[in-house]
Amino acid sequence: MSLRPITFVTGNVKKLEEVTAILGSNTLFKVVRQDLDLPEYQGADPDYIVREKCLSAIRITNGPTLVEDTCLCFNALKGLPGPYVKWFLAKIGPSGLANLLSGWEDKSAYALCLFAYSEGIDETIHIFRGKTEGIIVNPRGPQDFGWDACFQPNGFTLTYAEMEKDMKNSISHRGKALNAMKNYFSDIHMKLDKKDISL
Ligand SMILES: O=c1nc[nH]c2c1ncn2[C@H]1C[C@H](O)[C@@H](COP(=O)(O)OP(=O)(O)OP(=O)(O)O)O1
Ligand SMILES: [Mg+2]
Repeated sequence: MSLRPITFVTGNVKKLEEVTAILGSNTLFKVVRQDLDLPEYQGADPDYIVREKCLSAIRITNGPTLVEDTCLCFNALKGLPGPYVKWFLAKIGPSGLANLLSGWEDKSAYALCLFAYSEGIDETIHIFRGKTEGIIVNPRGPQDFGWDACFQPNGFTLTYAEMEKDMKNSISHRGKALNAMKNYFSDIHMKLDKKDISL
């Protein structure tokens, strides 16, 4: 069965590295990247943001399209910075993010990842979610990917940045969301196999 390519639209090379590593050589679909800076939609609802992101990507790709949006939410701040973490990070970096919680005892946080996939304009948008809980710490480890250095997932003494990549991917918000997506595609393939037709 030949694999239909899905265009993953992202301006973030590090995301792409993880998506490629997590999906590995799966036989369900092939992801190709389009490097585009999509608009950063605003609002408290991550579903709304990723849907809008998907719609604006599809207008450009005109075919099966995947986008992803990631939030980092602090419980003490009622979920902020959430989808705005990109701008916080750009201005104050991982150490600034940790400092935001200096006045709070509650350092708990969660990383939330939403992928949105659609076959094309006017087709259903499917959303796949992954969430990993943890705490915000003073940065430890390489600072080459976003806020990895200040997020320590629950059950670990290492930050995302200090972990081996495989370890992060096996427990991360992104890994969980992509597992949900793999399950969706493997269900579709099973149904298609039964009907003896191929994509
Ligand atoms: O696993 C991660 N570990 C650490 N940092 C991360 C992770 N995943 C996203 N990030 C950063 C990138 C950006 O500063 C913000 C999310 O914003 P977000 O709009 O989803 O990403 P982006 O603009 O870099 O790429 P895109 O073109 O796919 O929208 O958190
Ligand atoms: Mg973005």
